[in-house]
Amino acid sequence: MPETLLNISRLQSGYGSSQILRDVSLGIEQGEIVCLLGRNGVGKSTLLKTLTGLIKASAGSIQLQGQDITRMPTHLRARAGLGYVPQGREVLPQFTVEENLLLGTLARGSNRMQLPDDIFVYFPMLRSMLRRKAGMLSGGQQQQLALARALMGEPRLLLLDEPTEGIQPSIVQEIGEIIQRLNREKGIAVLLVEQKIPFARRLASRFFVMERGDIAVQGPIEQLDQSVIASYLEVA
Ligand SMILES: Nc1ncnc2c1ncn2[C@@H]1O[C@H](COP(=O)(O)OP(=O)(O)OP(=O)(O)O)[C@@H](O)[C@H]1O
Repeated sequence: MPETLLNISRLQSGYGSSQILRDVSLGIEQGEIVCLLGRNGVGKSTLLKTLTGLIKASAGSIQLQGQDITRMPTHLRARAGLGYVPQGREVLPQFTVEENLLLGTLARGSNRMQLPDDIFVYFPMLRSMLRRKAGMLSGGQQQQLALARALMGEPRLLLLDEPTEGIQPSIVQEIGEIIQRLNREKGIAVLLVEQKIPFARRLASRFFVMERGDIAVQGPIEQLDQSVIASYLEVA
């Protein structure tokens, strides 16, 4: 039996008086890739932000590797094993690639700011770009940088918010392969928020669909069929 990595129970959160997550429960096992789908505005990004602590949960609980992190500050959640790549990547454009990566090491809470060698095994193109300003990189390169930066914290679970958004198809393929390798070779689990259904299908073994603040349907990826897509994902 795989061990549960993340357990979300009856989670609620929102912005001020506007409640977005109404009742979210889901579990992720060690080392699996799951995708979170849903139409625009149903609360997918809000869920990831609530998991990282950027938004406070108003009710419910989040357990990571058996530890209750519901009220933990963001930096301690990172240290507990959560890595996060926000929508739009959010690399620091005026900082170099190397500086962006080194900032990621802060998540580990160690004073040794040093890049691990194996980062270039997964992201070889970053090696020749270390001194370049992150803002000069293409969208696909920035996405790789954001992924690499999240890995600096040595996460057990990566939260990826639409990593393929605005990226050309050949690079989407490459990013998919990197995520798969990180999963296979390092055992990192992934919660992938995605609009591109073929991409989600290729990577994930299970899916969750959100609708108006809770999980409407879930199952093994084989069950993500046309009727689920028509009912919950296509724009009516
Ligand atoms: N900072 C904010 N303040 C107030 N409301 C917000 C804020 N951010 C998002 N919302 C609202 O919360 C709801 C859920 O947004 P969220 O970004 O979580 O959706 P999503 O499912 O990730 O959608 P998308 O696919 O468009 O990113 C939306 O109605 C949105 O307008």
